[in-house]
Amino acid sequence: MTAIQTFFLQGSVSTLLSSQSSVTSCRKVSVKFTVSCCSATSPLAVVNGNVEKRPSDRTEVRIGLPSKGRMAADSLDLLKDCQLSVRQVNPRQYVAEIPQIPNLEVWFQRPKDIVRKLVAGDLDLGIVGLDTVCEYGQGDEDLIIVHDALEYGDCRLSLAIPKYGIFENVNSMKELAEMPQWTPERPLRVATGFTYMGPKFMKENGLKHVTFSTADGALEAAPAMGIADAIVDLVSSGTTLRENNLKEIEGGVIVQSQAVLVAGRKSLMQRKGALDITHEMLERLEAHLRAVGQFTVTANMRGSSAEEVAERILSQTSLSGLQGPTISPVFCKHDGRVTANYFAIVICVPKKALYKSVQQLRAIGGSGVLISPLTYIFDEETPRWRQLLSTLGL
Ligand SMILES: Nc1ncnc2c1ncn2[C@@H]1O[C@H](COP(=O)(O)OP(=O)(O)OP(=O)(O)O)[C@@H](O)[C@H]1O
Ligand SMILES: O=P(O)(O)OC[C@H]1O[C@H](OP(=O)(O)OP(=O)(O)O)[C@H](O)[C@@H]1O
Ligand SMILES: [Mg+2]
Repeated sequence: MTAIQTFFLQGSVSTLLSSQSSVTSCRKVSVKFTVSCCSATSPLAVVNGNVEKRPSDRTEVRIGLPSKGRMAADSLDLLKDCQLSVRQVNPRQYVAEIPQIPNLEVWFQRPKDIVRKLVAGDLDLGIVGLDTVCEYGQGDEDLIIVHDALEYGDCRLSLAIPKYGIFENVNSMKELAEMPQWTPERPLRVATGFTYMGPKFMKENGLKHVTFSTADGALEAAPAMGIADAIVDLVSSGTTLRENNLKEIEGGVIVQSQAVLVAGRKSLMQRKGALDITHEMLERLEAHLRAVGQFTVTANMRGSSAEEVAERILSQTSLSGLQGPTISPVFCKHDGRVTANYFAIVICVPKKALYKSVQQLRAIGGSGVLISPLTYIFDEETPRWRQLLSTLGL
């Protein structure tokens, strides 16, 4: 059963403390619950993870990977593509290893617990959706996004309202905020699983009379059931919203999300080996993800010299490659003489521009065009690594 629990009382959004996050401009917002729940100030507070928020004495570095949900398999696949296969002795075990990185422990956890444990210092690194970092990290300055675009889990956290009834002509957050219907007696009722980001967003958008309720799934049904006026939930293709007669509105996207590699600042600064492991993972991820979008193209081209062939290639916009073409002479024996009338060229082209590149190659005399996938592109140093060092003040 999915019980909708009212947790947020009308007008009780209060800003407790602000902290500029390295991730988004999340600010801490207190959430008042009418159902029993842990609270940081309660003497009986239930905490998830390391109570004292200090690095423990362990010598292993730990990374958290999603144990369930759609991110779980994709995260393992990505690591495998980076030659970092996770070896799990037993699928019921929560701990595993990556043989290529001996001092790294892999812990399978629910995405929200990965973020909580990073904050608590029980994990050092994690892979989760940015939405989960924002929701459960709550603007914690110690959470650092090491890689912000792992290229799966694309979705957005959005506010959606019905297409019908009083919302028919409401198409922006401004119009929603200006609706005369919302009063202290009859506030806008929002259903969401995002009990931190939802209230924060509504407050930032000037919506004063709002109440929130929460549920574990199928939020899109709440408006039709008469339980809520609007929802704040993840949207990817938009199919679920459409099927439920709901629409997104201008200004209603709260976070654009995809899978990210996130780390705890204290871990990176204080735990032996954590920064080196992060560097290696970042390099492998960058090298793989850069390569995924590219093909290697080789072709033969008739010409009088390598320079003359290069001039022809560089005159075409889709053929410049990563750093320009590699050109090598193809030697043939003619009438007892060794000559080079043909040149082999090698370039990298973005997958999107592949056909255009082939057309341009042919147009300048290219033949025998071979296309192969690229596995890795290692650059001199990744910009994300420099960015990380600067975020850490190193
Ligand atoms: N429809 C979607 N398409 C793409 N990515 C999504 C979608 N829904 C969620 N995500 C991303 O995947 C992450 C995990 O979502 P998912 O629903 O698979 O797992 P979960 O939230 O752990 O499971 P559950 O919804 O059963 O509690 C989300 O935090 C978000 O970043
Ligand atoms: O825009 P769409 O492509 O339709 O995807 C959006 C849906 O995906 C997620 O649900 P999920 O599939 O995780 O089910 P859940 O509600 O059980 O979490 C999310 O909560 C939306 O309901
Ligand atoms: Mg889900």
